Amino acid sequence: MSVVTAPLAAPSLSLNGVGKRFLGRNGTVEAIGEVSFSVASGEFVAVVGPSGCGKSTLLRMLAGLDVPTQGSVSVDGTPAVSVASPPGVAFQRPVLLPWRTALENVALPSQVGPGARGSRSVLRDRARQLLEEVGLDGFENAYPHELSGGMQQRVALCRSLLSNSGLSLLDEPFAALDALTREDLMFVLHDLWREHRTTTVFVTHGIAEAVFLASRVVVLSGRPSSVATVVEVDLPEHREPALLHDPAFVALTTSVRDALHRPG
Ligand SMILES: Nc1ncnc2c1ncn2[C@@H]1O[C@H](COP(=O)(O)OP(=O)(O)OP(=O)(O)O)[C@@H](O)[C@H]1O
Repeated sequence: MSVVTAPLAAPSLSLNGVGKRFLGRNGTVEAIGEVSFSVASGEFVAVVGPSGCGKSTLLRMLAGLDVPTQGSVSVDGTPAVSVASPPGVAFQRPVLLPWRTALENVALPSQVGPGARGSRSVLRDRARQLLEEVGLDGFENAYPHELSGGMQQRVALCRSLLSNSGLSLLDEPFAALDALTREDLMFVLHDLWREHRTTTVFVTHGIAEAVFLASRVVVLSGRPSSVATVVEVDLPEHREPALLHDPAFVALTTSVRDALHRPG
């Protein structure tokens, strides 16, 4: 009998002198000038930057879906394009299969493709457990159209955790949600990260969200982007909602905001 393999150890990430140019119909777009930073195993790093500075492109390169025109992107020392185990990903829109239930949507990517790992029943048990962790017990058999936008995004977050790669790449997963649901899911994501300790790169336009969730916030400059600054989030690892009003938290959000608005 095949059994589900334990999740892989959370990998470390490294971007060294990464640049990216696109050849479009209107000429060359230099999206990323030169970006270097690393993410430790199990760390949660947020990336913020002006629109069009290449944040999604960086995530695509970390996922091995695109390659840099200069520099290197590696996962545990291996070029990201050569990594066998696909990362967990979540995007602005939850992208669920409408003909599959919440449970099937969470479990499916782990049952097919190069990341397929373990028996169907064990994967479904794990999917069920994750849905419970995000407060969706009782909705396992609901179809996406029967769930609110926030509930669908919870399903997408669970699915990204079941990839077993130990790596979560999240591209503005809360962007399409209302402010209250967004804040609620921020707490959910923090709890999930504390429980599972996946190495996480979280792209967002939300400064408070970035500071609340991350141990470091990488601030990118405008296109062609480089790292404007890295804000170390020197706050207790366990973040509680009350932290949002803490002067130390507010000071950190000001540092990120100032770096974003600094010219150059
Ligand atoms: N496949 C592509 N072909 C041509 N240009 C592209 C391609 N993908 C991205 N770009 C360009 O690269 C730049 C960076 O795009 P990207 O989507 O990575 O930015 P972003 O920081 O995620 O933006 P936003 O915050 O608005 O989502 C943009 O100027 C975009 O037009």
